[in-house]
Amino acid sequence: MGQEPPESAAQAGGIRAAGVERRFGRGASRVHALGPLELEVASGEFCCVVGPSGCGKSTFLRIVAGLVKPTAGRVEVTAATANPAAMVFQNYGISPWKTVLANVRFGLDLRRVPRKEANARARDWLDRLGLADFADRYPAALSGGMQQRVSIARALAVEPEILLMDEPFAALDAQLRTILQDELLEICQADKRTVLFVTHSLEEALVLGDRVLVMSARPGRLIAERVPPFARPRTGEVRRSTEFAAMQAELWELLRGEVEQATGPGRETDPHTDRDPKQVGARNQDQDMGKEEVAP
Ligand SMILES: Nc1ncnc2c1ncn2[C@@H]1O[C@H](COP(=O)(O)OP(=O)(O)OP(=O)(O)O)[C@@H](O)[C@H]1O
Repeated sequence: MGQEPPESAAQAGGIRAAGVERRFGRGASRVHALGPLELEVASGEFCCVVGPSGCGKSTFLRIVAGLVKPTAGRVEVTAATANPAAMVFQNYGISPWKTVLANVRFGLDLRRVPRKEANARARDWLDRLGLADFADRYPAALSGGMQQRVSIARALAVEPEILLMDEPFAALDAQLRTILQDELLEICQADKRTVLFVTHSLEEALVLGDRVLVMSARPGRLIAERVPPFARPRTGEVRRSTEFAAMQAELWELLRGEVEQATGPGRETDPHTDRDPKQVGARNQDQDMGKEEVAP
């Protein structure tokens, strides 16, 4: 009846970025945010991206999601389904006026999945994320960790071939963060799914990733990659291994210079523009904002 068939996570999409660059603004306030960047993420791979603040990680993720256009280069997503990607944001991105169930069902409603099936799928994901008893509550009644679980359930309910996660646990305290990392590990190892995961946490990247990509200071380019030597399926126990600590230290050595370049006292330009911070004052948040950003 004109409805799309339910999408399946039986396959996972792939991502290929070639010569991707992004600049924002015009004239003196033009910012070269990203690239050129080359990257291939294989079907079913969990790829983590780390890099200093402002190096273009979120911009890259948003380009892959189709929310931002690259200034140069292209991103190809190979997928079997029509809407292969779903995104999870740091600030949860859920609607306060909708119940938890309606939030999780959101993507299914957009895809016109029949209500009965959509409710069943949403409840199934709520159950898997320990939120079964909260289906009829509103987000304001939930803790930050629970709200982020709702956001993850909402993304997973559409069974995306590709999951794009932008620092999803950054707003949570350390203990909760560890718990959600372990939950995500379990979920992603149970289903075949490609994940591109942006984080500031090297620990998070090493626990979760098949591959950890290191970006340079802005304009962000890939400067290194490491493959955590932990077999799948793995658990959070890998945090205790000596290899873990060694690779974390190695990655930090790779990153340290880039972080210092982005934020250190030697930096003579505003990390968000190419101008001298003494002359520009605070960043203009509206700069070029929204001009090319179109919701899918
Ligand atoms: N819409 C926009 N308009 C103008 N500048 C932007 C816009 N979006 C991002 N930028 C700039 O592009 C650069 C990269 O931003 P981005 O948010 O992608 O970095 P990031 O690596 O994700 O940073 P963080 O780790 O701090 O979240 C920054 O200098 C930022 O100020």
